Amino acid sequence: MDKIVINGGFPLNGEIAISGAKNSAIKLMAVSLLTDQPVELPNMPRLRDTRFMGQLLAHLGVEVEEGPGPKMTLHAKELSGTEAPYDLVRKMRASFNVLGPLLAREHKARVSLPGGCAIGARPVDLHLKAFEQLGAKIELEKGYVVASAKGGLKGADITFPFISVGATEHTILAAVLADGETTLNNCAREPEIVDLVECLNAMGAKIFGAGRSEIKIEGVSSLSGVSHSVVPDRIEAGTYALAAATAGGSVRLTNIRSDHLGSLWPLIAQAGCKVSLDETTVLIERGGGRPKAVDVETQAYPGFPTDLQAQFMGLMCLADGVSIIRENIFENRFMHCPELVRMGADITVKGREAIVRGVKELYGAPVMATDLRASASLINCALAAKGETHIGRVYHLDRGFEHIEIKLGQCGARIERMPDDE
Ligand SMILES: CC(=O)N[C@H]1[C@@H](OP(=O)(O)OP(=O)(O)OC[C@H]2O[C@@H](n3ccc(=O)[nH]c3=O)[C@H](O)[C@@H]2O)O[C@H](CO)[C@@H](O)[C@@H]1O
Ligand SMILES: C=C(OP(=O)(O)O)C(=O)O
Repeated sequence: MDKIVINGGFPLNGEIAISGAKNSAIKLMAVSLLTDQPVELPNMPRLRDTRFMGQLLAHLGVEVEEGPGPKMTLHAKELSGTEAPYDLVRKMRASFNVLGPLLAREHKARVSLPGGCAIGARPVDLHLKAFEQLGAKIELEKGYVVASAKGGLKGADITFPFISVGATEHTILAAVLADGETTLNNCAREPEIVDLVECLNAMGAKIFGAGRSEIKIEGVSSLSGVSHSVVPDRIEAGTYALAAATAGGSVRLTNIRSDHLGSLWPLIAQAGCKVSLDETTVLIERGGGRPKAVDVETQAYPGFPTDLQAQFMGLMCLADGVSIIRENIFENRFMHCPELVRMGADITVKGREAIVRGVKELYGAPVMATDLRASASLINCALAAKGETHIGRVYHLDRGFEHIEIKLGQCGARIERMPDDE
């Protein structure tokens, strides 16, 4: 296992190109199960999660070809099976998304219950309820979901009891080939859902309303192949914007969709940074002086994303004042707090809220990455901290950040990956 070693206390200066979004890419890979034609994704991020998804799809009979460059081509001419085993699904939550497409195409599937970041209980009841409403029979058997839909899925009127990104996407992936019309109410509105729908519609699907609360799907009998560019990763962009705000300096991010981070820019500005935006780039500048304390709470899109909560807390650790950070999406997403405290932060967690009393300085320390975005907040704070920080268990980080040492290194970060003898 590797660790990241950062010699911090130096500002960042330079430019970083943002990759395709992990949280879109893995769902777009699952789209390949819905057609016997090739699905080409020209700007795939190379991540542990995309590699795991590739392994699972190959197990199901999909030909997965990487390259040239960042391109990935997936071709599910014929499927060799409909079972997604525990060993391939446990490593990543979104791999559960093969269930819907398998049900849609093969009318049956046996898929292990998913794994993913340990940030809460994360049940999949909404997904399964939606599939039942589409006419599937669902049984739970020794850690597996066994699903069947004799004669195929049927369109239905479905209202999600609360907003779920995964359940919205997964139901779309199943209903697209169902017989008749499906209406989904109380949908998530994340840009990754719009990206998924744009890809499916380019393949001949008839889906209306993505990005809104109500989505209508007119089922089609088949989908064609496609070449579709993955939407830029708003969480990667937000993480590097917050890295510049935390460590200081001046960093330009390119290949972004600035409108996808509408909830973040005003908060970074309130914290005392200059934010200069156009449609596809942002320049973040933070001169001398401490950041200002700002309160934040996580919400479904277009609210402030839970996937940037830990990184925003990293910035607030150095603020002049007290910041209250409220996590509304996941019940256990404060595992970075004790690790940040090792670096000198002053944080008290009370239920869903963290009270962050800003300190003048953080210092380097040995810390442990506990989940993907928590790892990113440790990196950001280590860049600002005086001295050397060793961040263990970086496999979490590799799930979602492409070439992080290279990208930050380009901006002058003193960051190295080393073998860890943990
Ligand atoms: C791979 C991927 O895209 N992951 C993202 C996705 O996760 P994911 O799709 O898992 O997140 P959801 O939006 O589904 O989860 C929101 C909340 O609903 C709960 N829930 C969800 C489904 C269900 O059937 N039952 C249930 O109770 C979850 O435990 C959580 O508390 O959206 C999250 C919220 O923006 C992000 O943090 C994750 O990075
Ligand atoms: C929580 C995340 O991923 P996953 O849903 O795959 O665990 C994330 O991307 O921050």
